[in-house]
Amino acid sequence: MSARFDAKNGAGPAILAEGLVRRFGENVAVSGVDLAVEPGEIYGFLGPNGAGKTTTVRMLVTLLAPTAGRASVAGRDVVADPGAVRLRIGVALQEAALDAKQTGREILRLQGRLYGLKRREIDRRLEDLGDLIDLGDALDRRVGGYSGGMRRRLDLAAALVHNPQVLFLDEPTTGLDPVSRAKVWEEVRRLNDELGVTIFLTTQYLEEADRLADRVGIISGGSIVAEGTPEDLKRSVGQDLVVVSTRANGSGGLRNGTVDRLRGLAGVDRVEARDGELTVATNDGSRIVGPVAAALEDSGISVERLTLRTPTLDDVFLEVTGNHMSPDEEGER
Ligand SMILES: Nc1ncnc2c1ncn2[C@@H]1O[C@H](COP(=O)(O)OP(=O)(O)OP(=O)(O)O)[C@@H](O)[C@H]1O
Repeated sequence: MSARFDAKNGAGPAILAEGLVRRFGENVAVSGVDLAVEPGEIYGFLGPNGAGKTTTVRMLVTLLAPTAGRASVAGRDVVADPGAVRLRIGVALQEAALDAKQTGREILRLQGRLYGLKRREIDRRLEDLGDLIDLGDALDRRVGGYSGGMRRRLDLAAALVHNPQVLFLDEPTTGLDPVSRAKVWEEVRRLNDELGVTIFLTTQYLEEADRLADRVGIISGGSIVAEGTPEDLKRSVGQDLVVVSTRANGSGGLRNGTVDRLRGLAGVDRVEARDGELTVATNDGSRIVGPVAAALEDSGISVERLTLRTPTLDDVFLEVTGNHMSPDEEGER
């Protein structure tokens, strides 16, 4: 047992997981996750579909028993003391189960009563959350007629009615239009800044993790493969990247000494070749672009596109897993 696990209530991390594992039959969905989220942090859990994000969250919010390992949230063990954990957390999962026949206000009041709040306290809280809910008159209409964005905002408000210490958001902006997405981001930041709520947020959007999270854990195949502040993670890949798409067929077509030649150029830190794409990491991109282009021409490599950019979290993902996070992310930003 770790010393951190014995931390008294209120001290220690807001979320702590040690060797958390969840199997479904033969399938290992989560294979040994360790993490510590400090009070007041926004922690971004970033990974592609099927990486194990939802399964991890379901264990942390006491909806699913771990196969092995342990976790505590707000100082309470999720297996030994699930009731105490539930009182202290708010949860907005991907599939919000909202009763279509109820109005938004009825749903929020019911939620408040489930947590033992008095009607007056609930109404005051709804007023505080007014900016977030931003539903206007629709708050008194049945949720059956709500748009996806409206449902998501209502669900977020429902997770906050009882003023939780730790808020879990599972892919809070998946499927939202850009305006609704920006609104959710703004609200998450405000909750964190003004109310000090610790936020654990899963996402498959690089930009979301980059812009919102104080710290990011990248999950792939059930385990965390990289963790740090977005800045540190990106800097670990390099200051600047020169990315070259070539007509060479597969990385085999790029061997012929090309990679070695690029590695030999002054100012080049690292060169990777994958599927006809070359990535050159350097501290001074503008100085290196010309020599890279010249070296490729000398090697008889036909260049389709050459881009100079700063690293993204997808470059971090590519570096640690060998794959892009999603094909759509290639070339994003
Ligand atoms: N109830 C279940 N029974 C069997 N396998 C499951 C179950 N829930 C999840 N899995 C499997 O566990 C793995 C991780 O799934 P999980 O939903 O945690 O990933 P995720 O990162 O949240 O992905 P998504 O973004 O699609 O929600 C997947 O291979 C998934 O098929």
